[in-house]
Amino acid sequence: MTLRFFVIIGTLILMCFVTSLLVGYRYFFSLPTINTSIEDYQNRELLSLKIALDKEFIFLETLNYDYAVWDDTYNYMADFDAEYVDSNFVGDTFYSLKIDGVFIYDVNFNMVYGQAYDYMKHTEFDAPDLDLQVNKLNRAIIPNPKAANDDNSLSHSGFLQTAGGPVMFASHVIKRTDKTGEPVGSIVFIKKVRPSLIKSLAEIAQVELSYTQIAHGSSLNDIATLKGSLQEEDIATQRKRVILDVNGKPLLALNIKHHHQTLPVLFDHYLKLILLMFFVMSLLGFYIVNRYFIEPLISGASAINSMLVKNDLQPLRFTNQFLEMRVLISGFNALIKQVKEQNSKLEKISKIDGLTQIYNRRAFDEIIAAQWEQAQQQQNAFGVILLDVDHFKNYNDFYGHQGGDNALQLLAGKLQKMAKQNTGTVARYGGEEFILFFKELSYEEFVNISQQLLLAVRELNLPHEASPVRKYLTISAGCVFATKETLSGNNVSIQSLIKEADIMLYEAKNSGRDKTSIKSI
Ligand SMILES: Nc1nc2c(ncn2[C@@H]2O[C@H](COP(=O)(O)OP(=O)(O)OP(=O)(O)O)[C@@H](O)[C@H]2O)c(=O)[nH]1
Repeated sequence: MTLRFFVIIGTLILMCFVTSLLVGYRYFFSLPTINTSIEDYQNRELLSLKIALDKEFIFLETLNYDYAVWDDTYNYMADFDAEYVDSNFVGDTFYSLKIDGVFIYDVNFNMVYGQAYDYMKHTEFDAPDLDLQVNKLNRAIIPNPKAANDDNSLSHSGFLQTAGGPVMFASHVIKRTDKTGEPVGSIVFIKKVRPSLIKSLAEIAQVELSYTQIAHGSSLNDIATLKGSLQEEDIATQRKRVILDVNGKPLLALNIKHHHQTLPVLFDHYLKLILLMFFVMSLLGFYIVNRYFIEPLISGASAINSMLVKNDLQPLRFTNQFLEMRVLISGFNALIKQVKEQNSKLEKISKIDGLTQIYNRRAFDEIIAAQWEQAQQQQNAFGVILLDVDHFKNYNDFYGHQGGDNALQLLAGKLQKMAKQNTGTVARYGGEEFILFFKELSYEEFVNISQQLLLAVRELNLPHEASPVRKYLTISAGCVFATKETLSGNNVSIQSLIKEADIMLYEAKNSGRDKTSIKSI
């Protein structure tokens, strides 16, 4: 798994986690709390509406009661004295009481007096629905005087559908002021349901309210009747309530617009804003991590990888703002420097002969192979000299191994100097054998070099008492010169050239030592 992939997955997991946390909090805690408070508020609105309507009825009932429990009204039922109605139910009476009609019935539902008067318009109107002999169903508007035993059953109120529109009514059994006497009938007050009534209800309940009359005979079972609370229903911006008439038939449909005209949703503006901010922050966070941590690490890793592929250790070149990253980079670069130094030491050790401090056999093989190839390509002449110290076993035996080592060191130093002077290369070929090669030279120059080598060793004048050849250290050398033509012919190898040099060395040894044997091929 890459670091970037890990960070992307981590960021996505974090985003999902925080989103679920916020949405979960909203769904399980915040939203139910808000919904409950709105539900409470809407319950209170419905309760206020109900109380306001009940108050209207209480007012009507109180007025009605005053007239029902009055000796004058009671006496009227006995003598039907017209003066009673002429003096008590004039236009001003309706206007001051704010009622739209008075109806008096005997115990047999015969209307003994009836007056429908629109107190707002100051006009009389017909109210045939109040004729209880014709509209027997409407008899429900008055209490049954015969069954009236307690105060509650002596009065009645509610709504009634009439040809002129819905009305509120209040009725009461007629009694004397001291509440004595046989039941003689009932008195009914009506009041029209007007827009002004609905407006005053709306003001008290602090809702917007409108109403529609329901056609006679329509049934609206799916609409709840007006009560003081929600009825197993959800909160809403508006709802309907139906008002029933005295016979339980739907009369009015109230359209209630609640105070809360927007309901809380799961993803409201705040939640969306918070989530958006969080997503932006997460992306920003990812950008920063990617830009300042992941990208430097990736470029560092790819630089290291490329070094490994090319086998070329180099210090990291990029910089970083953060201290830890800078410490890491500078630490790596210091390590690379150390490794390079050690590598170069190791390379030197692996190529240099420990005793003589000139190239060893392994290094020489590499160098001569490369130089040979170059000489072949450039068609240069190439000369190889293989030399061996004469009777070195005797030297060791005479001067000791340490003395032998010293002699080999001095000899190597001399050979090194000679090689450098003639732009050649020298190496310890093994034991007391050395090898040299030269290129871009003539045969004559090569012969000259081989002779100078012999002389130079003699001039070292290292005593060799045990040598049967001379009293000083001498060498024998096998020299082979490959001409340009030979190299361009491409039919001779460096191995064969060295082998030829070895044969020449053998020849020099056999012909008395302290000699060079030269051959040109
Ligand atoms: N002191 C010392 N001696 C070495 C070293 N390497 C090889 N020798 C000795 O060199 C000697 C080579 O002996 P031989 O191969 O018999 O040859 P030689 O005695 O030189 O006789 P010719 O080559 O025939 O003249 C051996 O005694 C080796 O021990 C070295 O590093 N130091």
